[in-house]
Amino acid sequence: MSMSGMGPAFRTLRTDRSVAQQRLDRSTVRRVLRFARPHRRLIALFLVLTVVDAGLVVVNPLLIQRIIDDGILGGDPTLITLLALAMVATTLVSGVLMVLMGLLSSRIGEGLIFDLRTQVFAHVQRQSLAFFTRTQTGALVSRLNNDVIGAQRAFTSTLSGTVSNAIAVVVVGITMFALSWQVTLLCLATFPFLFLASRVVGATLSGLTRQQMDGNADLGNAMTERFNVGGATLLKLFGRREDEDALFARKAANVRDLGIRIAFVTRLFTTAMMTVPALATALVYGVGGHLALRDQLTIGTLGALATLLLRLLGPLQGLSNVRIDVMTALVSFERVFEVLDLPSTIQERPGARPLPAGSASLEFDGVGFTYPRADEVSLASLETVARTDGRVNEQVLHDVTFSAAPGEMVALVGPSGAGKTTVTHLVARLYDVTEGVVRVGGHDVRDLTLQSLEDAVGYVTQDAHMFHDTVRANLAYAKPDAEDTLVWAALDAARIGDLVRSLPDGLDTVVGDRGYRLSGGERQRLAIARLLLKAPPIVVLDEATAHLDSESETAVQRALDAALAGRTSLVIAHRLSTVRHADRILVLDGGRVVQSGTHAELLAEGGLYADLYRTQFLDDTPKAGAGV
Ligand SMILES: Nc1ncnc2c1ncn2[C@@H]1O[C@H](COP(=O)(O)OP(=O)(O)OP(=O)(O)O)[C@@H](O)[C@H]1O
Repeated sequence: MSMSGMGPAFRTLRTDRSVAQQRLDRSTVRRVLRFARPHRRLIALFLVLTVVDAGLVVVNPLLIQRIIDDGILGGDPTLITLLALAMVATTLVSGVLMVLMGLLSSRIGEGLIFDLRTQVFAHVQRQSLAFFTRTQTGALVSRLNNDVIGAQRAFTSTLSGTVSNAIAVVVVGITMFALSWQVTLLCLATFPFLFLASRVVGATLSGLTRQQMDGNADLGNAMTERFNVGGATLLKLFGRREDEDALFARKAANVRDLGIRIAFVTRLFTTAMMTVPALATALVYGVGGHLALRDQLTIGTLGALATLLLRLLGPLQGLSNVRIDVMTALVSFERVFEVLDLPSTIQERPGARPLPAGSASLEFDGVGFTYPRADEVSLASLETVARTDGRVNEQVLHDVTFSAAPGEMVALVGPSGAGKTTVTHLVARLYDVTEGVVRVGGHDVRDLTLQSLEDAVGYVTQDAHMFHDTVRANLAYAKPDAEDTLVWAALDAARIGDLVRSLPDGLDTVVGDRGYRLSGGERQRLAIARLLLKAPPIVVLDEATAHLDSESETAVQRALDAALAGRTSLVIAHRLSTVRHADRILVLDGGRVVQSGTHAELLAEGGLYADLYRTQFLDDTPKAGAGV
């Protein structure tokens, strides 16, 4: 091979050292061991079998020695048969051990995958909403899949590799030494080169592997983002196919190049691994042959030495790979731990109390809010640009104060970007206030258990999400034990019962992104039905801005009336009928409450509300009228 062809790999050896030489700290190792603890019985059994198996390695070569020296050269046919049968027995026992060890190692490995996966899933689920607004779904899914499996694979191969190989090397080494120390020393002298090579290659490969994992996650992300309905639509509407092709090709090329570099380094290494032992074999026969000629070695011993040397190869190769395996495993474990270590910004206080059941008031008291910085809620490596910025966001809400007694409706109005959605996010602690207090039922929401708060507050957003599942399953998400009669009652109250009845599969119709295409109004009514099943004392609602035909408008309005009846509600209002019915209207501008009062009071007062009324609500009159 020409030097130019080897260029990239040698550059790799130099440039990636900095990445690869990042020491993997002991605490990671200790943590990995903690993960292994629940499986310690299986691991112990596995290790015992490994020791026995490793010990068996030298039996057959020693039997060969006896067959040649005592059986063939000693002219004893019975001994030859007996020793050959003993060899068969050893091989069979070793085979059974292999099967058992394979079974055990898969049980340990799969158990470990299960533990890691379920822990990461549970942890990620409990992250704040802010985490999900920053994180790339693809990158996260890749952590749950690839890294967890990488960690497991390397863990089990390391476990079996290190222990059985180390024992085999020691047992075979000692036996060879006992047979002929001269030949053994000569052979061993060639091996340090292998360890040196594995050190360098191990470090290089771990750096490259890490980069490749990131590259693969990046590819996955690009696809997840573009191959969902929203992304694909955008791509088509803007005619960006060529640019997208180029962007994807760039990312794929990065993965390709890394793959080539990894394959090249690995191949260099395996070639070295094959060459050195072949040289050692030549030494055994060369030097051993001369010793045999001088009667310092029997022919049987020479045969045994040559066989033992071959038995040394596998374990030695394995031991050199152990470093790579361990590095890969630890990198994977580190990446998984990184996610597990990310604290959720929304946590339940120790001693948090459940909110008593029944109707509840809602109160904002001097609330100020700034969206958390990226580095507070996310991991750089899970974002597209692998760098979270530490920039402080601007304060979005300033001194927001209002209250809604049980059963009252507060309407939020204001220009786009005024902070209406942000206010609604603070009710059920999707985010925590940075100043002031939000109270539900008179309690600071941060003093309540998360479960009771989530049970008490129901949300209906404009783009109400449905899982790709049946209507029944989507509704049961609010109340898992709901019987069909209850589900139908909710659907009817939300004015969507007739539509569901008309579907061929009724409650079993699959909805969601890839299911039956619901219109915006239908989706919102289904979400209202889900809310009715949940029956929370507080409702937070973002009215649809999309103009619905008057029939749907009436249906949605009736559904909303049902949803809001007797409940404390906070509504981002887009309809005249809503603001007219509201007990209080808050006019937000630039994150501040600039006006508050009833519709009549605010109209009389003039100012921003009167402007909004003219521009936003007045042209809505005929349709809103239909809903009142
Ligand atoms: N996750 C976020 N991180 C940082 N800033 C945000 C985030 N979400 C919203 N903002 C900012 O907060 C401000 C208020 O946004 P919000 O969505 O509450 O306004 P809105 O009144 O609901 O607007 P619209 O009527 O257009 O929905 C905006 O300036 C917006 O850029």
